[in-house]
Amino acid sequence: MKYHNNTTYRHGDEAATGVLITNLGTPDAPTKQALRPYLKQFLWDPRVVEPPPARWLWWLVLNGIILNTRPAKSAEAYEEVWDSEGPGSPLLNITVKQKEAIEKKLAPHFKGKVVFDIAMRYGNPSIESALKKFEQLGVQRLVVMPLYPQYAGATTASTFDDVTDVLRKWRWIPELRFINHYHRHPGYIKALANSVREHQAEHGVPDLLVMSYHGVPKRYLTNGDPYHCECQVTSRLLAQELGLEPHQYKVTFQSLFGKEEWLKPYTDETMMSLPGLGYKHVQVICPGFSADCLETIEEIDGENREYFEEAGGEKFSYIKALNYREDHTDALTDVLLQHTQGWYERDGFDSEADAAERAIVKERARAMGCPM
Ligand SMILES: C=CC1=C(C)c2cc3[nH]c(cc4nc(cc5[nH]c(cc1n2)c(C)c5CCC(=O)O)C(CCC(=O)O)=C4C)c(C)c3C=C
Ligand SMILES: [Fe+2]
Ligand SMILES: [Fe+2]
Repeated sequence: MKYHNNTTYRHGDEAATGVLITNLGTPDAPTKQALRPYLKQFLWDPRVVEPPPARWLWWLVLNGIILNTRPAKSAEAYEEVWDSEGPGSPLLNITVKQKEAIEKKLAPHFKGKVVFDIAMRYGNPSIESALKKFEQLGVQRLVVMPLYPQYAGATTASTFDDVTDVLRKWRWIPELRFINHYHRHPGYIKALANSVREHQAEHGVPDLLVMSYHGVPKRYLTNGDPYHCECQVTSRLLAQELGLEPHQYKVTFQSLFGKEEWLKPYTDETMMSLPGLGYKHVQVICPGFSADCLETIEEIDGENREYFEEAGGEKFSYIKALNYREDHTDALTDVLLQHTQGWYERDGFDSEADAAERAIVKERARAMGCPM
């Protein structure tokens, strides 16, 4: 392999810290044409679809069936949630705002140079393009924060794969810190609880609070993925913070894909059954989604609302994702502060003595005939 040279580096450059905030990704437009490459990249990721029994079989199903039917259906759903502002994808628009808020709060803690960017695991802006920019800005310390509160191989580890696939081709890799999860961070739990209280001040207290998380195949849990457990932990802490008894809330899993069994209970089946069990007023919160997106706006507030109402439910409301709420970006900033310890307040770091050292290094490199 030919390692990638850093052509913008100059001996004696000040080292920068890079903060990369990522999320899942989104198509470039709500069209069949844009959905196809996005879904292809997403569903061909072996972290997302761990195919039984063979990868070539999944290739045939994906390219022969799914990519010929799903893009049109998904495009219709995206069309419903697409914003008129910014790039249009709610997930991307919100991620940009989250980054701006975090940058404002975190940057003042750093004595040296610190740069911020966002990237999406699938589609654009890609992780590779963000890392390239960071390289040109002299990033030698990198913290990656996927905005998934709960760790899952399909999301968190997939992001790790992409980041390290890019970095492993670099000659000079940055010092890397990777945030695996923050599912029990007190600030995150408090922000969730605040959002519930504020919602209930306006919409009343329901018979049941449903906490719906994106599902994964049950097989991933039995193979050792901690996602299910972390969803349970977040839910229990949120219930505790709100003072809820076990009969006042329920944890469910949404967004099934494919034919095998996924984590249960399913959100849609739950919604269809609740009115018959006497729950006429429900509220749904999706603590695993740090930003509102197709899966919350269309699937929960749209589809699942319908299931509940058609089954005889009387009052349904969706409690928005934490998005760029102040208490949320405070919590995320705190998570980043914990993970960048030693990087922002180091004595003598990037100081005058350090600058003098760098000048000497530069002179020695020049003497060796290095043009950089
Ligand atoms: C928050 C955690 C998520 C997990 C865990 C997750 C697992 C997972 N997802 C799919 C398949 C699809 N997911 C899709 C959309 C989507 N998924 C997440 C988050 C998680 N997925 C988000 C935030 C979004 C929305 C993106 C947006 O632009 O708004 C889609 C695409 C939409 C569609 O066609 O329905 C698919 C497909 C699998 C198979 C999986 C675990 C194995
Ligand atoms: Fe998903
Ligand atoms: Fe969905």
